Amino acid sequence: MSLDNGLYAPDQSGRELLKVAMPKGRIYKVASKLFREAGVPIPTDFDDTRKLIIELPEVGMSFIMAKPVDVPTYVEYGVADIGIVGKDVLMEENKDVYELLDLGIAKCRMSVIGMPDWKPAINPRVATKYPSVASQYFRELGQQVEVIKLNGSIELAPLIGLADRIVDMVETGQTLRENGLVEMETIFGITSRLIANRVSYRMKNEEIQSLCDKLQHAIAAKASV
Ligand SMILES: Nc1ncnc2c1ncn2[C@@H]1O[C@H](COP(=O)(O)OP(=O)(O)OP(=O)(O)O)[C@@H](O)[C@H]1O
Ligand SMILES: O=P(O)(O)OC[C@H]1O[C@H](OP(=O)(O)OP(=O)(O)O)[C@H](O)[C@@H]1O
Repeated sequence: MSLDNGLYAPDQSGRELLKVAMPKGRIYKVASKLFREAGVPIPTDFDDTRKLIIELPEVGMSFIMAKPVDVPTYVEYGVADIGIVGKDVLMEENKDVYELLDLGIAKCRMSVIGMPDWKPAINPRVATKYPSVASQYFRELGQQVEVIKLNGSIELAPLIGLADRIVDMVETGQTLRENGLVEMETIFGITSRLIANRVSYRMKNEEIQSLCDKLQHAIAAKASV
């Protein structure tokens, strides 16, 4: 397949650009800041662009602006060498990729949530954007539940009687408070991770390792403030 879009163009020294799958939305805001702190100058005018492929030959990288949930797929198939993705998506998608680095950004947690007066139901139903994570969690507890996949506004489900509990992300807790819901259990903590395609990790090891080192320094510098 021949694609003349700059993704496969070489940098000044003739090397192919490192292809980075960058999630749009929430994570982009904090990830682009971290990259800048790590010495990868993503121009601020990219923050509002509708462009889907952004080349930065001066730093040897091109960015694929992706829907967050698609990042592991791009990386598994090697159309992106590396990517940034929340641990939530990584757990749900379960793709064959290397997890290289915890970037420590976009922190939140995956939790079981319900009404304050929740009681075990005969046929319990759990609504979530993360059916695989939720099914595994309840299976390991030995609890039989029906998992209902939704795509957003998950907190509605217990309010309108679709499900008696939900599995969803909690960050500040504001959505729960405003809807009279309570966090019943935390399943795992979430931060964004740097992931790599298995072949790219071998073939472009020097570039990937160099980026990891820079990011690690930026993360450590933040932690020491
Ligand atoms: N409060 C939060 N709610 C949801 N995700 C959060 C939160 N804080 C951090 N995150 C991280 O951000 C990612 C979601 O980002 P974002 O909301 O931009 O994507 P999205 O859910 O695909 O958005 P949408 O479907 O609304 O376009 C999650 O995968 C998670 O890792
Ligand atoms: O604890 P908080 O700070 O309130 O954040 C948690 C909320 O944020 C996310 O929703 P999002 O804004 O992504 O909208 P969505 O319902 O469309 O998924 C998540 O699904 C929770 O609803």
